[in-house]
Amino acid sequence: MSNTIQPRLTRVFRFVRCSYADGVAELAYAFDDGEELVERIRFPHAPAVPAARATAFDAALKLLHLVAGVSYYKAGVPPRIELADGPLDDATAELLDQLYLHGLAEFAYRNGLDLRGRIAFPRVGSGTKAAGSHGGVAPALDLPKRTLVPIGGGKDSLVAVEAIKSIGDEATAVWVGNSALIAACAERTGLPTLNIQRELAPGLFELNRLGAWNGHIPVTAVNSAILAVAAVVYGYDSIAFANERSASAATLEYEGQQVNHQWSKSLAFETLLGDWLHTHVAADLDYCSLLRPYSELAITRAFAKLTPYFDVFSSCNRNFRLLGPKPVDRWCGQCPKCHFVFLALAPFLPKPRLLAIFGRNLLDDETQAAGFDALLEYQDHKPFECVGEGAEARAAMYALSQRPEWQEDALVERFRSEILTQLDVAQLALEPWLEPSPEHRVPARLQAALAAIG
Ligand SMILES: CC(=O)N[C@H]1[C@@H](OP(=O)(O)OP(=O)(O)OC[C@H]2O[C@@H](n3ccc(=O)[nH]c3=O)[C@H](O)[C@@H]2O)O[C@H](CO)[C@@H](O)[C@@H]1O[C@H](C)C(=O)N[C@@H](C)C(=O)N[C@@H](CCC(=O)O)C(=O)O
Ligand SMILES: Nc1ncnc2c1ncn2[C@@H]1O[C@H](COP(=O)(O)OP(=O)(O)OP(=O)(O)O)[C@@H](O)[C@H]1O
Repeated sequence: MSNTIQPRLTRVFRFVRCSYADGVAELAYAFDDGEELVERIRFPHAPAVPAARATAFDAALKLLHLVAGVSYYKAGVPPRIELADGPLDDATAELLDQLYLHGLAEFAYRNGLDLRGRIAFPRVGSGTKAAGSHGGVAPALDLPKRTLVPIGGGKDSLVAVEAIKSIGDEATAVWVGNSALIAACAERTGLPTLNIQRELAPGLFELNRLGAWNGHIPVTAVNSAILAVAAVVYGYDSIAFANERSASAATLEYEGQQVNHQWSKSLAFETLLGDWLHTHVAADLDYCSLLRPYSELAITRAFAKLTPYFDVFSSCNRNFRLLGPKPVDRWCGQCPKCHFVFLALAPFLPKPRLLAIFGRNLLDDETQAAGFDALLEYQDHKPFECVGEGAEARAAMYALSQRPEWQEDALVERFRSEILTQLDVAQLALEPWLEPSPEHRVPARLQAALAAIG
């Protein structure tokens, strides 16, 4: 990487090439005429791609190249995007335009940028068939009837795993990256495991040092695109994420634009990608979220029964940093995820059990008041993190405020005396949050698993 490049002054972001050999995908990008930034994804023990799946594989790999580019594009957000392979068909360009606009909305908001009108993937004329596009439904590949279940180290994916196990589906626990914590959770599931390695281009960190734009990226989209390639390579007909209903709710609205930290976990993204895979990769490759009908509270209620995972899981994202410090124990106890998971599990677990998981009582610590206020959307907006809606956090806090074992704790007592008086108690019931919604894209083969959650 040339050390003279000024990332924020670049004019063009180029998708240079992508290739695959011996289980390693190489995804290359560049700004202007600068050096290549090459990301590598390693698929362990990958079998040779059968000839019948070659076209599907090429389409999935090309999408991965386009999706993973978001980590690099964000460093400069130049006004032009160039594709080495020529323009995209409408559906692909639309998927990418939406992903870069909404998936980078938090990044843009926090950096004071407006990406509206700036992101335009080159596309062929409306209705025209681009090279490599089927223009309709992609052929079915007769993929084996088995499921890839991504594991993130937290409660959600473990609820999904147990639901899949309850219907006897053939499934593999899969994760991207080298987190030992996720590996321990995956082992504990008892399922076969698959660990895909992802190596960001080292040049990105140099660009960061040179003052590149930086911020949140839609990482679930990147993981999803990696798993679509994996499904074709290894032979799976379903990818079942564990993205909850609340992931579709915006974190905040700003100048008419919704900003959702979790956009690539939303139903909108799931629909775009699920449809795209059916039309461009394989009619029999399903991409869904098994937890889509459920609120965070319904999921924590289900997780509260999964005691074998209590000593291995963590939802604290500080564990998953590539660089920088990680918590000494599995829960930092300071971040919005720690706050939210503590609060959302509390109504469903005996108090000593919860305190044993976290090693402390976060609700009896006055220094954490601001963190819990943000979750409740009291004097602040919902944090930029994977946490439930303000209304469900308020319902959980209200439930605790009615229980003798919690009432005296500093932040519950503060809620009762300071915040509750400003709320309508009729809106604070826990039960409505435990009802599943009918909206989901779970394929027929896996629908019986939904019953195990609700
Ligand atoms: C672990 C984490 O939360 N990281 C976010 C954090 O990154 P930080 O700088 O503190 O450290 P690193 O994770 O070590 O990353 C170093 C730099 O690398 C770049 N980068 C990393 C991963 C990637 O996929 N692309 C990248 O470009 C980036 O320049 C980093 O500075 O803060 C960053 C800036 O806000 C975030 O981008 C990091 O988030 C990771 C991509 C990440 O994996 N985050 C997930 C835990 C996460 O946020 N999941 C969401 C899912 C939302 C979605 O729509 O997908 C969630 O759980 O809500
Ligand atoms: N490294 C990863 N590899 C593959 N999938 C991942 C990875 N990290 C997260 N995911 C998946 O992305 C989705 C969203 O992640 P999220 O962090 O919300 O879930 P979680 O870790 O299971 O639960 P929690 O909400 O408690 O953190 C889940 O389906 C999760 O399995």
